[in-house]
Amino acid sequence: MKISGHAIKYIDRSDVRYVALTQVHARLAKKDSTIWGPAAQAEASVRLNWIDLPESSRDLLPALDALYAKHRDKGNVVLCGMGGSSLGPEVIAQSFKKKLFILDSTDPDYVAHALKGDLAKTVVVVSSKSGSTIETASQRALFEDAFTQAGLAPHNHMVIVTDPDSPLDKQSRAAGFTVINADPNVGGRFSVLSAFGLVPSALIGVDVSILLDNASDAKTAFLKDPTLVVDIAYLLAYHAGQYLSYTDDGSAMPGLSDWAEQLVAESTGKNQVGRLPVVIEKAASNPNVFSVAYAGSADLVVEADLAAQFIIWEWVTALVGAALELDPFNQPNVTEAKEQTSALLKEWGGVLPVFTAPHTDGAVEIFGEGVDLANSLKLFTQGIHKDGYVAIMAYLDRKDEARISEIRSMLSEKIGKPVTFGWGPRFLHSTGQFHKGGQQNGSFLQITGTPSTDIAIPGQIFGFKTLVAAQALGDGKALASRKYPLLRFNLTNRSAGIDQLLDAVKKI
Ligand SMILES: O=P(O)(O)OC[C@H]1O[C@H](O)[C@H](O)[C@@H](O)[C@@H]1O
Repeated sequence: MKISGHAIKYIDRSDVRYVALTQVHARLAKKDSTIWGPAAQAEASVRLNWIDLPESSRDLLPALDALYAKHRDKGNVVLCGMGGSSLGPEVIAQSFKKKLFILDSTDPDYVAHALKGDLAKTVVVVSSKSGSTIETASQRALFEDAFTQAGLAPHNHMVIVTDPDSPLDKQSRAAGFTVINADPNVGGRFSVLSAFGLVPSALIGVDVSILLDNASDAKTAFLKDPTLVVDIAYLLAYHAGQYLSYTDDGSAMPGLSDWAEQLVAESTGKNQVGRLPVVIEKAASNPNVFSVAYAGSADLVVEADLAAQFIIWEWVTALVGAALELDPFNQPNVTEAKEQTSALLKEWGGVLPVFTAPHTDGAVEIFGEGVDLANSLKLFTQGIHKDGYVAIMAYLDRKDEARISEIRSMLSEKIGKPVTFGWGPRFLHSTGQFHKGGQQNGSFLQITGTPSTDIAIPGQIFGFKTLVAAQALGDGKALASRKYPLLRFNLTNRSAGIDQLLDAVKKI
């Protein structure tokens, strides 16, 4: 592991704050749960086992070998899970160039892709620490039903990863499913080296023992030489401002920045003092944003292999939490959007209401200010806080409609401000916490779209089309309650709407 970059010169190891971070590092090595203050202690005391995972997860290896042997004839592996239960496996699969379909959405058009494979050759991993996440529960119900309809026994095709005694654990064990429990004293975003990261990885044929060895070696290295991690934490806490750009560019670890985004945004995005990762496609030099990369040139370049990156960033995040005097292990504002979604689902009684937009421009319905797309974007961009950012949240199909993500760099270039892009509802389990709990200077652009299909959720009165709409509008309500600038474009024809939107941003 090696650290370099333009900002290294700002590290002052004689600074009292650096010395204090070094002391926190030593306490972290002893799993001291008092580091983050009395209010955080109860949670921290049941959240620090990620420190041991590079070694303790070795106990899982025989079970993982058996699982791989049992399912090796099934070439199609699907992972249902949100946030910490899927971002880790996604980067592992992409870095090792293995096929893994990540179902982390409720958009019916995207969900439909997951069902396209040959079910007889499919194994589905259902991962949820809490066992009560609505997206994952809905996806699980869908697959259980699909296997049954296809004349296949669901328990031969589904593997459950969850905490011991979660509702999912109890239900699945009772129904005869294979359940692998994760260590309950590890939080979701710190869980990549636990069963959550390792079960799907093993099923797609990754040698997970190498991941654990690499993480363990990195940990040994920074325990011996604390500057390796304290330098990074010092820069993030005391040199960088609110925004950190992260890029995978040049690193051969595609998806690592999305994983880090959840870790950093959800851990620090509270008390209005957090650090917001802005995941960018290519290394860029914006003097106003502290840049992080894993190769090439940036303010901070952290060169290390994938599993080393995991433990390094987890460690650094825990240190930054101490420096910013916040609890890095909770996510107090994530539940707000969930509650608003549940309330809407109840209110709608299973039927998605028809919403009439005040103005429509071609395939784009405008829910917010503005009489047409150009006017609406103009008013929206005028309202951005001078030190603020824009969060674009697209509740669309991230496989077939990926080109909408180009809007991020286009808008950022036009307005000269940080712009984040998140797929809904997946970002709700990542930057969603920051939007509500971090610095109060965000402007929010939601993009929803009429799906080409609806898919029923077995056991529910609503389908995926209604669920994804309730998630978008529920989060919208949580944002609106804070009086943040909020605009929603609904694409009545997704393809035409995306063209129109990209075109309109080009013309700003
Ligand atoms: O694994 P689960 O319990 O289903 O949770 C999935 C995600 O849900 C919540 O939104 C948390 O804020 C995330 O940190 C977590 O990763």
